[in-house]
Amino acid sequence: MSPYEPLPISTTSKQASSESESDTSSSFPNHIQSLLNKYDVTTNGFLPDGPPLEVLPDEYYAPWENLIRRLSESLDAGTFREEVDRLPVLETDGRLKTEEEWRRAYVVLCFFAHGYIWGGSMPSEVLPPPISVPLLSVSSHLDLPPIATYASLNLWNFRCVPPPSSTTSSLSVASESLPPSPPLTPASNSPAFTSNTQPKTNFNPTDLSRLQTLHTFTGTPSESWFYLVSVAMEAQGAYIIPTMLRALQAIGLRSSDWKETTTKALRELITCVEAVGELLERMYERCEPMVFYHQIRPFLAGSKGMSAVGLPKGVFYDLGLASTEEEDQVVQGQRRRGKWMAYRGGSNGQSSLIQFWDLVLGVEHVSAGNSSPHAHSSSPSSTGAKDRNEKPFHEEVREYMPLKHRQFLSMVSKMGLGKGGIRKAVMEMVEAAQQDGRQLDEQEEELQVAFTNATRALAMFRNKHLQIVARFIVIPSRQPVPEHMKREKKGRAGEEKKGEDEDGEKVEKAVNLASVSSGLQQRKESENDGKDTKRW
Ligand code: HEM
Repeated sequence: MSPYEPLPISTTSKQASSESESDTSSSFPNHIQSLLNKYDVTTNGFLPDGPPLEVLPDEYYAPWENLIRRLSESLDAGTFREEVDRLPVLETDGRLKTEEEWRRAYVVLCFFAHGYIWGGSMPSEVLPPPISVPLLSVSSHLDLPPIATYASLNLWNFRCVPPPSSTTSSLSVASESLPPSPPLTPASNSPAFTSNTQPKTNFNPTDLSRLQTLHTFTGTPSESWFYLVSVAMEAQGAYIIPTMLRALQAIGLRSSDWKETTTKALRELITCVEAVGELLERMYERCEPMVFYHQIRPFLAGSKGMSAVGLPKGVFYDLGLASTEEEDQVVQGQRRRGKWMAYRGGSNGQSSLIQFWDLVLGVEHVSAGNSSPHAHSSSPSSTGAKDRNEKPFHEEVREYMPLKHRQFLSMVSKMGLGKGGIRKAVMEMVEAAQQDGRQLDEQEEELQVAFTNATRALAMFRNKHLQIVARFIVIPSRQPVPEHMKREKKGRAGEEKKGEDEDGEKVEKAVNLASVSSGLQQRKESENDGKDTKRW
């Protein structure tokens, strides 16, 4: 089924009532479950349903696995580029067997790519064949851009260690040194999923104390924590997905209990957003702002809009010496095959969960993205040039999400009454009452209040995020670089090349986008009477 294939929402009332009858059980309707399966939405939401592969099983990939294991050491020693240059150009087609293996290859190669581009005193504008050739193949297979994404850094880059009681003594020590686990949350208790694939034993990614990253650039606890907080957030948000789909479906079907179902779902959503927000705030526990700003963030940078640091055309994905006249380009004095490409860097803004919430509630990011004078984004392109028809931020970053998740969001945006999510249904309900010249009845009022509260919960979540942006980007950007973080000879590219103006502009852009996205503007207006649903 294509993502655009209509869902069974525009059914007849007969179908609708039989649907609502089947909803009386505590499990989700089969077709909601099959949709989740179809779009790779697991018991852990947009995370895989089991642990990501840690090593490619085929010995053939030992050169990659040996290097990725020593990534931060090699970057620190300033030898990473030489080591990559000595790697063989490994095949992917016919060698990588399962989707897990393709994903593992993508994770490894994205770390290699950013390590190579940014792991030197100057950025490298060329990605050599040992990275480019397999990376282009793997990203084409997965339909992801050949650059670090939320998928490579977060979704597929973690392991879950057993709980302390079942660990060996060394693991126990590691766990004990971690902060206490959050209380059990609905995600881990919910009977919501009836997936064919049961959660793997000991696999509970909501528990931050049991999560570890597979790879980091810097080897710092701050970098691990930065990725793992998102992993836990994604897992924590998982249980709400089928609940909200059911509400949208009830709306689309005009089922007799749609108001009640939607009210209940919204109340659960509020609890979920708050729980995920609590995890977000745990970022402060183990991620140090100065380490984030000066050591981690430079490695996450993309290749788009990077003229000031020496990447005016983005990065050249070098496929080897040119064999024919037509295919070649002169790069660094040699005729090479390949392509210049420019992409955004890795960002949690690529999270499908947060966009799912937006779509369900019908939150519109009216002025984010390209109407903003600070936005520099465009869709993934093969040049570093700015595109006049730039997409809004939230639309653009979807292209950096795994294909099925992208398709899932597209499908969700068509559920309910179509674009506008629950907001549209609530607005229509209010308008219908007005046209009838009557007050909302008790059930309708409950729905309206639940909706307003849910949008507030989401605005508060974004407010927390905005505070994080201030603490981790705005404040460090205005403070002197600590002596021990100043770049040594091997250094990291990018940081010192930026003029102050450019850095200021980037910060302003980030804050602007975050502010706009936070929905604060809308909230201010909607708080006029506390019941204005129009802005949402
Ligand atoms: C140190 C922690 C963090 C910092 C400094 C930070 C910074 C930023 C910045 C600068 C943006 C603007 C767009 C961009 O550059 O991509 C952004 C957007 C975004 N970030 Fe974060 N972020 C952090 C953690 C997180 C976490 C853990 C999540 C959870 C998934 C998250 C979710 C988002 C989302 C969804 C957006 C898109 C805008 C929106 O929809 O509100 N961020 N972040």
